[in-house]
Amino acid sequence: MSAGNGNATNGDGGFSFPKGPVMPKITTGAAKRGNGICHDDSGPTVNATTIDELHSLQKKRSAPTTPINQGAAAAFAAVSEEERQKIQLQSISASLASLTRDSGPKVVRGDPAEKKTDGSTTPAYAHGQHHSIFSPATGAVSDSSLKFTHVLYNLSPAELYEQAIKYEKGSFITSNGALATLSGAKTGRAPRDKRVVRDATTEDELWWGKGSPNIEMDEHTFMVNRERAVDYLNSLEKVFVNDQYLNWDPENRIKVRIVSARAYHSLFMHNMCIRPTQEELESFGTPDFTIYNAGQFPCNRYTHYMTSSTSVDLNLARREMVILGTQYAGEMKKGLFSVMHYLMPKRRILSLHSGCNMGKDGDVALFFGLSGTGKTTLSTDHNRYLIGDDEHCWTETGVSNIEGGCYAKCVDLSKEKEPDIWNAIKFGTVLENVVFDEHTREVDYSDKSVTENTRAAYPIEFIPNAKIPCVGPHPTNVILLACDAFGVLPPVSKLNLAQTMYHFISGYTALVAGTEDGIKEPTATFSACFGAAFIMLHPTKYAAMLAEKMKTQGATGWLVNTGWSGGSYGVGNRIKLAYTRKIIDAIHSGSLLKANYKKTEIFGFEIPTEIEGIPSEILDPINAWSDKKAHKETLVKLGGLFKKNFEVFANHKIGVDGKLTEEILAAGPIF
Ligand SMILES: Nc1ncnc2c1ncn2[C@@H]1O[C@H](COP(=O)(O)OP(=O)(O)OP(=O)(O)O)[C@@H](O)[C@H]1O
Ligand SMILES: O=C([O-])CC(=O)C(=O)O
Ligand SMILES: [Ca+2]
Ligand SMILES: [Mn+2]
Repeated sequence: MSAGNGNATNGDGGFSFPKGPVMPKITTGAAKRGNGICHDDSGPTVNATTIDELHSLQKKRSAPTTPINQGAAAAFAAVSEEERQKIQLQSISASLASLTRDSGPKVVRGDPAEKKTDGSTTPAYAHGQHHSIFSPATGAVSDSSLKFTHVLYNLSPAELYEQAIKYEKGSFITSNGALATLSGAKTGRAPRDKRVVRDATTEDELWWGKGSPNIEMDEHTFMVNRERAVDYLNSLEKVFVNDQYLNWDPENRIKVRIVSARAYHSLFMHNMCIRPTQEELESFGTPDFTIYNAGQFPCNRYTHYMTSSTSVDLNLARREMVILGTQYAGEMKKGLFSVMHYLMPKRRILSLHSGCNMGKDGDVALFFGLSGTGKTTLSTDHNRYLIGDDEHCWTETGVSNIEGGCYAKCVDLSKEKEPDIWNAIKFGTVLENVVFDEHTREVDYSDKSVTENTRAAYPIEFIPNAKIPCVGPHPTNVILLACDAFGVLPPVSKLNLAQTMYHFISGYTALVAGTEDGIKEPTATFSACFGAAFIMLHPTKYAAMLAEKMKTQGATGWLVNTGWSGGSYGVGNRIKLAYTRKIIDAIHSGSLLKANYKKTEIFGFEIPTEIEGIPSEILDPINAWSDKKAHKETLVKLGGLFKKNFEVFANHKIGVDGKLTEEILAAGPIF
């Protein structure tokens, strides 16, 4: 109809409508065609006779697979699409098979709720063909073997959104397009519930005992928990399966499979691991490592070694991880990181809990630091290429990111201070445990009602200057980040190699304890290699590799305090992010290396006297403290905590060079 139709000249009672947007008009008899039936002739009609038929027109089949007529793909030409899917289902079925019964559920592809046009629902494999069903069952029939478990295999973000929103409480689309999810009772990792199988091999290879994150369990107990997880997953109508990669270095890439019960977990891993191309997926084969995430289901406390209802279990020999009793998604990402901390050093590759970026001229910087110290914030830099924000490898040829995504803290996130992270929160991003307006769905990043550890997980391509593939040459700068809530570490210090090793092994940060009334004292945390929760070997093994690499490459070490200045927490303030960025810029550009330096008392740091754009008085913490006596006392106190923490490393030799060991021991605080 023409735009002039909806006005007051149409004999409708003399109402006059304001000019502007035209009101939609209900068609009346005046628009009748010859047959007397009311028509809206604004467009052609659809080619369907029923609503189901109409719905079926909406979805066209996915572009299937590899172009069959090309080089390497020729080998697969012999395998039909049907055959290929059958092999894939067999592989998934093998993953899901019970190891104690010789029958399990029939594994079938597709959403059980998806009705075919004929109205049937089971089996819901793409075309409902029976031959696509694979069952490992050959022997006795059990109830479990009679049922179907539907596999939702490598779903797209859009499909996972729908699954989450339809079936998982607490899933919503926020106004920026992200998927808000709840992780349940656990909103952070549970390191005290992590167990590693101690067998004849790991007994000798891994770091056990005091200070080690590897709390032992035996093989049998692992199998009890594995069976518990597999039975739980098999009892469900459907499970999600992700087949993906870790590590952008093609020679050291690992194939991982994640079996989970929640769309949230599947989307999280879709974002965080490297996404295979359709072609890669076709030849994926058997995974190198499998996670069974049955996080909604608790472990059984009567089981040996279990001290709570949560258990995160790693079995390196079986190349499997089992998660019971926690839905916090970071557990999967960091569990795989632990695996890399075992596998990579065997290949003489150093695994690092660090962010990494690269300048236009190819200069690479690593950012080490414990949780919340700024790895993600500072590696995400609009003037540099992002290689990765959290987990890397350093090989003979350079660095590679282990992951395919970033996991940013979003408490108090602001568009002004962290624009790239802000803009990465859009369709496809998982937002964990954030609070939003019930109506507008606008996220309030300052609201910590659910947890302070709110997170956004997004694919690395969501950062505009991501370096794809995520690899780079050898690092020039190694930046150690500490959020010092005592406020006595200088905003930046230049470190010699021995000092870098001392601080790398110490792995210091200080956060402010809880939110309980009255507790305002900072607490020091020491976590070897800035990631003791994830390392598998003794810290000195990683430290020796880092020392060797930094020495060979002539990389410079820096210690950057992203925490307090002008006094401890409660008196001073957190160093402005803008200042920290200026410091980091000066490191990258090489200008800081040429600055004038002076040496500090006690820690013996080399600190610059001036940096452009930063008030000089904050560069030496003593100047920023009004209470000089309190400053000295706090400095001595922190020095003492460092010394005490380092005692356990005093008897360990670092690398082959006895001299370096002595230098490292001498590189700590002296008073
Ligand atoms: N001066 C500063 N430097 C760096 N970060 C700061 C500074 N002041 C405040 N922040 C805030 O501190 C937080 C740093 O968190 P970030 O996500 O970078 O931690 P992370 O080291 O990546 O930890 P994780 O390993 O847990 O992911 C951000 O919320 C950031 O906005
Ligand atoms: O693993 C997590 O939950 C978040 C993280 O990056 C860390 O704690 O280092
Ligand atoms: Ca991070
Ligand atoms: Mn981390």
